[in-house]
Amino acid sequence: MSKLIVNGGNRLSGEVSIGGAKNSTVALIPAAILADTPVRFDSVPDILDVHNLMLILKSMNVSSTFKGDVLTIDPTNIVEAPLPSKAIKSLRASYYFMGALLGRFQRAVVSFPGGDNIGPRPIDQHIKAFKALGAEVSEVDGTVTIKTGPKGLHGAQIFLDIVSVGATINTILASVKAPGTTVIGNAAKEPEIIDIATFLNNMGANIRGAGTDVIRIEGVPTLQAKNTHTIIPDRIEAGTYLSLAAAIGDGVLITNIIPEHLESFVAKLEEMGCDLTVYEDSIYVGRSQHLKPIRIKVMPYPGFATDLQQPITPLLFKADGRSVIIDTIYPQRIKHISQLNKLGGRIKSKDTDEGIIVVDNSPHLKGAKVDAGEIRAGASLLIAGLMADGVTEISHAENIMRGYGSLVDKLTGLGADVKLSVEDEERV
Ligand SMILES: CC(=O)N[C@H]1[C@@H](OP(=O)(O)OP(=O)(O)OC[C@H]2O[C@@H](n3ccc(=O)[nH]c3=O)[C@H](O)[C@@H]2O)O[C@H](CO)[C@@H](O)[C@@H]1O
Ligand SMILES: C=C(OP(=O)(O)O)C(=O)O
Repeated sequence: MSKLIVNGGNRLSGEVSIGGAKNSTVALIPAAILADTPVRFDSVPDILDVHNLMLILKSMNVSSTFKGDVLTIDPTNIVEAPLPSKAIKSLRASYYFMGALLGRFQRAVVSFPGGDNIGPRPIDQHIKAFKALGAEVSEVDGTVTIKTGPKGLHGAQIFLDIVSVGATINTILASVKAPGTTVIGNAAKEPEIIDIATFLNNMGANIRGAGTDVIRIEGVPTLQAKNTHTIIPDRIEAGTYLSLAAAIGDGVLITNIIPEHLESFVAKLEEMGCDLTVYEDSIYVGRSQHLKPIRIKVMPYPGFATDLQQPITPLLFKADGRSVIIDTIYPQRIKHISQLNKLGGRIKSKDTDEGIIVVDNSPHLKGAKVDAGEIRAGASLLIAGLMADGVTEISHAENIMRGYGSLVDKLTGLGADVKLSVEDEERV
């Protein structure tokens, strides 16, 4: 277990650069096994999920090296092998090996994925898509077995019942090499989906419409990497630093941002009265004063991201009145609430069916021992700990490290007093 020790109270200033998007990276790595050549990514974040995905690749005789922010993967000697269930369970995105292995070998055996404990996370839409593409799917004791007949997979029309990032990407991975045309209706529109499609198209795939709710895929027989793929910046990491800068900053420039990916988030900060200057690929956050309470409704992209509903909470503590958050995607994403209460945060869950969270002005935060139940709950505790007087000890910090690269260095660079104590070196 890792612990973050935060000595709160310092005002932060300076510049911080955002890394590559976790939710792109964790799909691009499994997607790499579809290639018939080595592949190379840059702007790769140094996060725990990447190291666990590399362990999974190794179990299939796929070599990978990660130096600086460059990750190279050589899938040319890939073999089918049992995947390490501890690593698979350490992250959500291991489900992308279902689609990627199906695309590569026409079959896959993968344990049920792990990832953040944020309420029920079924994969019925992924399975529905695999079946439509011609696969048989069975699940026994948490292991999903996906098989195809002698003809393998074929293109199909799939209409997703729910807008799902994972099901959209998994369908792309499974169908990108399947003969015929696949059409995904009610597809998710997240920028990370465009990033995956760009990577695959640059290797010869034929995917059109990524970023809209209808994606058309013509299967191609081979995928070959010809250049390095640069991963898009992480809009969730960016949003987290925006919230932190608005809450305790005295002038912070956040660089390597695509502001268009953060429109719904920036709009809410502006509605609160935060002092923001949006440039082409960076955002400056001045010292904020007299913040107004807001109402947030979490929605699929381009709506307000569920992954940012917790990181914005500490900033809402500074607003002059009651703010309300409704998380329509994960109504039970409330692991932060009891922990923020320990720090003196006035926040409560009003209805876990509707996902209603109420946040009141909380001017006196005080350090305490808290637990990061999941990645974004942890991010909210970290920001609140930086705002609080005294020392905050955040246990299970490895959940935060799943998605925030060079965290301690970035915060220290802004003037924060934060230390990481790692009690167990194991990756998973
Ligand atoms: C690795 C990754 O990219 N993770 C992101 C991805 O997770 P993930 O891809 O798991 O989330 P989805 O977009 O699939 O989930 C959206 C909603 O659909 C439901 N659902 C999903 C699939 C399915 O087969 N059946 C079903 O009912 C989920 O329970 C949830 O309520 O999108 C989430 C929603 O933006 C983000 O919080 C996660 O950070
Ligand atoms: C929920 C998240 O991640 P994952 O889907 O990887 O668990 C997240 O990044 O906020």
